[in-house]
Amino acid sequence: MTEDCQNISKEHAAAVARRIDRPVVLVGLMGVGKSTVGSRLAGLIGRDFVDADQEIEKAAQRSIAEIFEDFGEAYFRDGERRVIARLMEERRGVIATGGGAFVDPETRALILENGIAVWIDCAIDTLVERTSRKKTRPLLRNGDPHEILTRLYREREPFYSQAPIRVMSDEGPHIETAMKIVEAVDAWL
Ligand SMILES: Nc1ncnc2c1ncn2[C@@H]1O[C@H](COP(=O)(O)OP(=O)(O)O)[C@@H](O)[C@H]1O
Ligand SMILES: O=C(O)C1=C[C@@H](OP(=O)(O)O)[C@@H](O)[C@H](O)C1
Ligand SMILES: [Mg+2]
Repeated sequence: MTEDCQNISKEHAAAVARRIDRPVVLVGLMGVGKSTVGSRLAGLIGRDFVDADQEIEKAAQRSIAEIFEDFGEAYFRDGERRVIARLMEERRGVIATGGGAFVDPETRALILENGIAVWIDCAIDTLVERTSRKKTRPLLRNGDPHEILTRLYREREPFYSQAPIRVMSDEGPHIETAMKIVEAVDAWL
């Protein structure tokens, strides 16, 4: 009997997965769900999952907040560029980037050329609520999160919109967004 994962069967997800020949790379603002939806997505398509921010933290032996505090944002962005280049080179299954990564021209070009870029998009109010749960994001520490996220959305939308796939991640469980990504990738391939 087919075990359904809500509206996607395991067979369907597996069939889509067989056609995915490049890393699926999740981009979008802080709080859209790149890290948490990314791991569900990897489970759904039977690929490994890696979070670029965690890899940066491992390499630096420091949290993202500490890297920003001790060395500044430019240093973090250098590390981020190198780490994502390595993850792309390793052809990892599903890669969650940090929200600023796709703004970098080198990183963006690399992802667009060698990966399947998926922009996860979401209403600002939802992002404000989600990002308030953890105080780990240095860019949201100094100022009003709603204003900061609104500004970042305006600044970064021209870059995120270069991803060939856009999926909304509003209300509903993580797995629902993960399934929407499988469907969108299936339609795009
Ligand atoms: N589709 C979703 N439904 C419900 N909660 C979500 C969803 N996506 C993300 N969240 C929650 O929002 C917060 C931020 O998610 P996270 O994956 O860390 O986002 P990102 O990596 O894009 O910054 C987490 O608490 C996560 O559980
Ligand atoms: O948007 C950004 O510039 C950042 C997003 C964060 O990742 P998430 O998008 O996973 O929160 C993290 O990389 C860092 O705090 C900077
Ligand atoms: Mg994340």
